[in-house]
Amino acid sequence: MRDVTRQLTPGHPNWPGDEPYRLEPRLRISGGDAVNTVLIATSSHTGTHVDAPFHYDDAGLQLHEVPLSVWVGPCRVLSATGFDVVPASVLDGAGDLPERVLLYTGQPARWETFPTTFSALSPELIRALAERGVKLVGTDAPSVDPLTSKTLDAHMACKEAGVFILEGLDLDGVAPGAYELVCLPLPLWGGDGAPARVILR
Ligand SMILES: Nc1ccccc1C(=O)CC(N)C(=O)O
Ligand SMILES: [Zn+2]
Ligand SMILES: [Zn+2]
Repeated sequence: MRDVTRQLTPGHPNWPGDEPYRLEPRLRISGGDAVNTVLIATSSHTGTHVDAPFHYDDAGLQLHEVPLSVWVGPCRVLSATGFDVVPASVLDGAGDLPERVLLYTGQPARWETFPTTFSALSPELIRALAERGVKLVGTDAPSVDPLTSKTLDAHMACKEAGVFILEGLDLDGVAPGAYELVCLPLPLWGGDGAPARVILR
C-alpha cells in the first residue's frame, strides 16, 4: 500500500490568494476545558483534493452528489514528465485503460513553495481518455489547467466528457502500472471539492 496524499501541515503551500490550511484552537485542556478541539480551516483545493464539477460549472454536481464509486476502483499510473502541457500521445502504447488514470508529471513528494510552473493537461488528452472509457483523471500537479488560465480548457473538457478530477497527488517514486485507487474525499455537503485521503494498492 502506498499513501499518495500530501500531508496537510500548517502553512502547506496553497493556490495563490486562497485560504491556507490551519487549525484554530477552540477548547483547550490546558485552558480548563474537558477536551481539545479545533476549528478546521482550509480552501477546498489545498493539497491532495478532488474537484466536484460544481467547482468549474454552476450546473455541475456538488460533492455529495458524486458517487463514491467514482473515486474508488481499478486505476493506472502513467508517467508523463517533461511537458508544459501533457499531450494525448502519452497514451500511445498504453493499451486498455481502467476507469481511473493518474498522471505523474514530475512533481516532488513535498512542496516547499507552491509550484507555479507545473504541467497542465491538454483538452485533447482529456478527450482521448474519455474515448477510452476513463471517468477519473488524477495529477500530481495542483491543477489540470495552468496557474494563469482564465478559460480552464482542461476543466471544461472534463465537464464536456464527464471526467472527474483529482489534483495534488504525491506520485513521486510510484512505479507506473496497475493499482487499486482508494480516494476518500471528506464528505462535505454542498462541496465544490474537498481534501481527500488517497492510497494506491
Ligand atoms: N483555489 C483557486 C482559486 C482561484 C482559482 C483557482 C483555484 C483552484 O483551486 C484551482 C484548482 N485547484 C483547480 O481546481 O484547478
Ligand atoms: Zn482543485
Ligand atoms: Zn481543478
